[in-house]
Amino acid sequence: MVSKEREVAIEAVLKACTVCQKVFNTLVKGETVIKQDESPVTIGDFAAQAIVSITLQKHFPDFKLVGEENSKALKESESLRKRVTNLVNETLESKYSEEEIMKAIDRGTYEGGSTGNFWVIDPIDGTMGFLRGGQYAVCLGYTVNGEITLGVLGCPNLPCNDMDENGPKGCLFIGEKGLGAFQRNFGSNEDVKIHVSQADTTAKAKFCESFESSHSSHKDSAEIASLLNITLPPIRIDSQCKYGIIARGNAEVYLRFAREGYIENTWDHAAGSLIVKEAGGIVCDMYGKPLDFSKGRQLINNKGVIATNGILHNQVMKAIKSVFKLNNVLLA
Ligand SMILES: Nc1ncnc2c1ncn2[C@@H]1O[C@H](COP(=O)(O)O)[C@@H](OP(=O)(O)O)[C@H]1O
Ligand SMILES: [Mg+2]
Ligand SMILES: [Mg+2]
Ligand SMILES: [Mg+2]
Repeated sequence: MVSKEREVAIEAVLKACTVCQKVFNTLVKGETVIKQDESPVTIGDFAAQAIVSITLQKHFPDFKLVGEENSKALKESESLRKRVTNLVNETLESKYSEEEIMKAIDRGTYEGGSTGNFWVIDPIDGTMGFLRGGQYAVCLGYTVNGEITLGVLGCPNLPCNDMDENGPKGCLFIGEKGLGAFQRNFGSNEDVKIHVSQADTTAKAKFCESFESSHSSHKDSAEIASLLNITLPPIRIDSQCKYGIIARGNAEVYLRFAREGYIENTWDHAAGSLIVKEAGGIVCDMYGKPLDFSKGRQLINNKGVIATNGILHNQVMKAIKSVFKLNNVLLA
C-alpha cells in the first residue's frame, strides 16, 4: 500500500518545483539576497519552503519540520515578503496572509534529533545551479526515530533519460525504506523502479561531484580518481541530483570533500542518501561511517560524503584511505 506520507511528499515537492520554475523564468538579478552564510537565496527558496510546509500542514497538522530557510529576511524586507506571498498564493488553491506564510516557513526551525517523526526540507538545493540555469533539486525527507524512511527529490532541469540533454527534462526520485527507489517523470503518474549501475571495474566508472569547487575539493577527488584508474572526466552538477544519477546508474561514485571544519546539513543529504540506498547503493562518510541523521540539524558525527553503487565501494574507500592517509576506514 502506498503511504500517505509518500503521496503528500510528492504533492508538496511537485508544487514547490512549479514555483521554482516560475521564479527562474521571471528572476531578475536584484532579487537575490545574501544570507549570513553568504549563500545566495532567492524568493524561490522561501516560496518553495512555504509551499511544502503548508502542504504538509494540511495533511499532518502536528508535523515537525527541519528546514534550511527561515523568515528573517522576509521580516526585514516588505518587497521580498510581498513577492513571496504573491508567488505562494498564485501556486496554491487557497490564499494565505504574509503572516501565515512566514509562520509556515518558520515551522522549519525544528531542531530534529533521535526520537519521533519529522520532515527535512531543502526547498532549493543547489541554489548556485538554480541561478546558473543548471541543476537544482527540491529535497524532502521524512525521519522516524533518527532514521530517514522516505525521500523525494524534485529535479526540474534533470534529463529524464540518462544524461540526454536533448530529451525531456524534469523528474522525481522517490525512495521509501525497504520498498526500493523509483523515478517518476514530470507530467506522468508512472513510477519506474531504478537501480544503481552494475559496473564492477573502476577503470570504466563515472564519478560525480559538486559543480562548485568550494563545496567539494576537485583536487582531492581527481587524486582518488587517478588512483582508481578512472579515466572519464567527472560529472560536475549541483545539488542532490547527484544522488539521483547514482541511484539510476548514470554514475557509480559520488565524492564530497568539504573544506576542513565544514559540517554538512541534514537537508543536503536526507532524501538523496535514502534514494541511493534503496536503489542498491551505499552512502557513508569519508571514514566509511553511515550518515547519522539523529544528531540534530547537522551531520555532526560525519565528515565528507561518499555514495557508490556498492560493487565498487571498498575499492573507493581504500583509495580515500590512501589519499587522505587515514588510519581507520570502515569497509562494507
Ligand atoms: N563550503 C561549503 N562546503 C560544502 N557544502 C557547502 C558549502 N557551502 C554551502 N554548502 C552546501 O552545499 C549545498 C549545495 O551542494 P552542491 O555543491 O552539491 O550543489 C548548498 O545547499 P543550498 O544550495 O541548498 O544552499 C549548501 O548547503
Ligand atoms: Mg542555501
Ligand atoms: Mg542544500
Ligand atoms: Mg537550499
